[in-house]
Amino acid sequence: MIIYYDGKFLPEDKASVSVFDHGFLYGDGCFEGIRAYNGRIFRLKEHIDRLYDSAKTIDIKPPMTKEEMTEAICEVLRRNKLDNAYIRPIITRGKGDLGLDPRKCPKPSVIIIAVTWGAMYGDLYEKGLKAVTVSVRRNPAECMPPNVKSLNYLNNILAKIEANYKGGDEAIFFDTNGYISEGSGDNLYIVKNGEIITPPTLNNLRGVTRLVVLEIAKSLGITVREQNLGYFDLYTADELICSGTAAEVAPIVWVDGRTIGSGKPGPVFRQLAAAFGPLTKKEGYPIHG
Ligand SMILES: Cc1ncc(COP(=O)(O)O)c(CNc2cccc(C(=O)O)c2)c1O
Repeated sequence: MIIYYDGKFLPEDKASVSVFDHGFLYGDGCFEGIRAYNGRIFRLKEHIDRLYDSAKTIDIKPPMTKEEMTEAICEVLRRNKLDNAYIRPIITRGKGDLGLDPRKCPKPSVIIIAVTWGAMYGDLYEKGLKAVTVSVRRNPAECMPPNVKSLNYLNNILAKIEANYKGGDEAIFFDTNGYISEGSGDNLYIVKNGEIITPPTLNNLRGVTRLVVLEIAKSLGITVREQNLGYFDLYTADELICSGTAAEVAPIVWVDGRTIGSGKPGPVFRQLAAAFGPLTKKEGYPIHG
């Protein structure tokens, strides 16, 4: 596997990050998760825009322009001969001493990884996922904005650990106000009486896939509303759906012992999934120009 690291394309066994990199030492950095399908990178601009917004929020000045980042991502895919891939661009604060002061890091680092990654949830797209609500709350915007896709994923990992022990395929976060936030790695939607209702985006990551889901819903004539949601809405939903670049669009049919709707992937999920697949095949930034 060829990795991009600070301007060089290195074999993975040579692509070593310094132990003094603040991305490693403190989680001081940000990243993206992007998919390429059939030689095209899906919603690349949106992902790069969010990566640079995340960097700006934590006061990292990326050492390359968005155009250079775009080309570096394409070159990693070309050198790995990948037309279908999961791509992980990372910007860290860079090397410094052991103090956490960002001023100790003269230059941010950029790493770009690309791997093949198939359907994240395997046969669960047919069977439906089991989700559990977790006790840990999503980090609130006034502490660490969850809109920043930072290298600080311990909040998400704590949720995932709790879900693992509770036998859930995915965790459902609440925020500190008791409203539904999102999954550990995806955005959430309930379907009720034919409408899609999804949390507002102050207390979760503004998913690129979430925007695609809302676009598709609109094109299908399905009403979409943003609304704060709680346990009652979760358990009484006709359908529960989650979305993310890794997860794509997935149905949740069981939460905390409650069967959701019919207990099988519902009609709105099927309509969204049926439209999502073809969309990823026909649009996107061409890897080969
Ligand atoms: C917390 C969170 N919320 C929503 C999403 C979906 O965002 P996009 O639609 O832009 O991809 C994500 C992204 N999902 C994500 C990121 C990193 C790892 C994993 C994993 O499951 O291993 C998942 C995420 O990490």
